[in-house]
Amino acid sequence: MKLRVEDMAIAFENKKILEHVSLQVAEGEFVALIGPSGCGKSTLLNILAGVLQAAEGCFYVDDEKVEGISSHFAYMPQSDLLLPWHTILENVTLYGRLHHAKKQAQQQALKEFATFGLAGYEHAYPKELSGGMRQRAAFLRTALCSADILLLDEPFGALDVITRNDMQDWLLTMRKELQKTTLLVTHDIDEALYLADRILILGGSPASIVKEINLHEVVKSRDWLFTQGEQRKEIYSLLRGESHA
Ligand SMILES: Nc1ncnc2c1ncn2[C@@H]1O[C@H](COP(=O)(O)OP(=O)(O)OP(=O)(O)O)[C@@H](O)[C@H]1O
Repeated sequence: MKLRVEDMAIAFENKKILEHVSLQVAEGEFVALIGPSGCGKSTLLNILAGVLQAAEGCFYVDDEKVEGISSHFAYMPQSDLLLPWHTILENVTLYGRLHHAKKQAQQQALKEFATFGLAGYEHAYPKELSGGMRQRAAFLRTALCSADILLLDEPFGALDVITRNDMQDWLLTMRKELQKTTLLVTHDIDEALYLADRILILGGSPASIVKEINLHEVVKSRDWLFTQGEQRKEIYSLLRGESHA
């Protein structure tokens, strides 16, 4: 297994948020984590990224225990965290530049600017871009990072529905090229169904994984998504805490 989380728990101010959270993600697998607002999805990503420490449990990458910040993870938190004093090109190539591969990082990034709707903004500064464009730039920076596991927290949250769908389509086609193991946090049931090989539903209080939906064999398309009424209904009722079927 690429990533294995075992029996993780965390509390804030004596209130348990996550308890008995165990999950596994295989090499190259795309897993969506969905759950009601405030249940602890970002907290789980923060623990994996080394920003927070779990009170109980541990996690492993390639069967090696990970503690603190590790180079295995590229994390895209909800806030875009672009550096305001750097241009967009400098921001998206930040990791490449840190690893002294500036030229290669720039060539790779420039190829993707049009796909990300950022062409012409290579030398602009973050404050000159819309919120959606900044989010796309932050996503490009994460995707270009050499880490082997992407942690994406609502990467398309601030985008309008058309741009969001375009980015989802792009991500679906890019998955093979990216070759990254991915854990995506989303509120959007359709986004989870469309993008993920597997959906994990986080629920209860304190929260744990209450359901897993396997979509490995499915050939995804927007038409397929439109036919997923029953699946969508089941996930929706789980998110409302109506059943743990
Ligand atoms: N550093 C912190 N100190 C205290 N409480 C925190 C901290 N971080 C998160 N919390 C609380 O823990 C709970 C889970 O927060 P978290 O952001 O992980 O939820 P979430 O499922 O990602 O929510 P959303 O879907 O709204 O982004 C919330 O009640 C939040 O207020």
